[in-house]
Amino acid sequence: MNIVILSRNENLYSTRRLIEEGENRGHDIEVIDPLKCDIIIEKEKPTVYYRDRYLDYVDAIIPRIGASVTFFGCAVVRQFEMMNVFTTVTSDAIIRSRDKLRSFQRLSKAGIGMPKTVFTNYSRDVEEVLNHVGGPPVIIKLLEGTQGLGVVLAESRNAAESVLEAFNGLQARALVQEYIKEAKGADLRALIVDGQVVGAMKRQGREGEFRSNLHRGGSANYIKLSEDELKLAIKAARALKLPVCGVDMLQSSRGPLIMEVNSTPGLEGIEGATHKNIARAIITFIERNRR
Ligand SMILES: Nc1ncnc2c1ncn2[C@@H]1O[C@H](COP(=O)(O)OP(=O)(O)OP(=O)(O)O)[C@@H](O)[C@H]1O
Ligand SMILES: [Mg+2]
Ligand SMILES: [Mg+2]
Repeated sequence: MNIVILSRNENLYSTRRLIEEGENRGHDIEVIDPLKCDIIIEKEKPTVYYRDRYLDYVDAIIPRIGASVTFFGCAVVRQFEMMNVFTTVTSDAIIRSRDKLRSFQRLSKAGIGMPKTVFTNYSRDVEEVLNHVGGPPVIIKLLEGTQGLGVVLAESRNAAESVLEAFNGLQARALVQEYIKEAKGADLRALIVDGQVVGAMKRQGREGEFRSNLHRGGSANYIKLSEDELKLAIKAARALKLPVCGVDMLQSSRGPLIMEVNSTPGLEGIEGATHKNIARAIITFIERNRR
């Protein structure tokens, strides 16, 4: 099969692993920077032009679209969809998952447990907003943050008010969320491939840090998920129509809660913590669907 990895950087661990496992299984793997593609649209002949050729021979794509290039990257993914090329995640699902508000709205409709969340345009009393999520401390997060940047723990009403004011002044939209203290700065990441959990890890934030992100200095360890955690992760991936994704959960006193679902999960942390071959699972998922 001709498999294209849509990625801006072929030296990233995740990209390198997908190349390696794809080639091990006898496929031709190409890494293509979506920003260097031209999308050519005309009646019944959608195509993608890259450097000096048309990408009309591609059987499947693996989008690894960074948050900063969502718009153009997803336009390229959509174009491949128009060409009937199999994709591990659809452009619609990527766009939906990038917006935390949109994702939470869908997840709540699907009956999935989550920290209670409020979205406001700040025209109302902050006191009232905070009361909706049980009062301070609260988490305030930007709708499109990543790597833990743009996530703030506001310990008091005053702190929450100033953070909301600051975000508002920058015209940045944010969610106010119940702080799950019992999680103790840790979260669970379940890696989903083909709708099933293929590996899981527990990430613990460094001392004094409420964010467990590895980019913020957190550490990761293998964990065996409980039955409830497994079910919740699978259900969340299904609700967001993401057959390949990373589902993040918080362990709360009322059971596991979904924190977010990432459509371009990194493979380094999870393969390191679980010693599982996740890249190969993604390749064989493509093989099963392309046939
Ligand atoms: N409601 C909450 N209660 C407790 N801790 C939280 C809550 N929300 C987020 N956190 C902590 O903050 C971290 C960052 O939050 P979140 O994952 O929402 O942000 P992100 O910027 O999207 O990160 P990512 O790089 O994983 O996409 C989480 O990993 C978790 O440890
Ligand atoms: Mg995120
Ligand atoms: Mg996260």
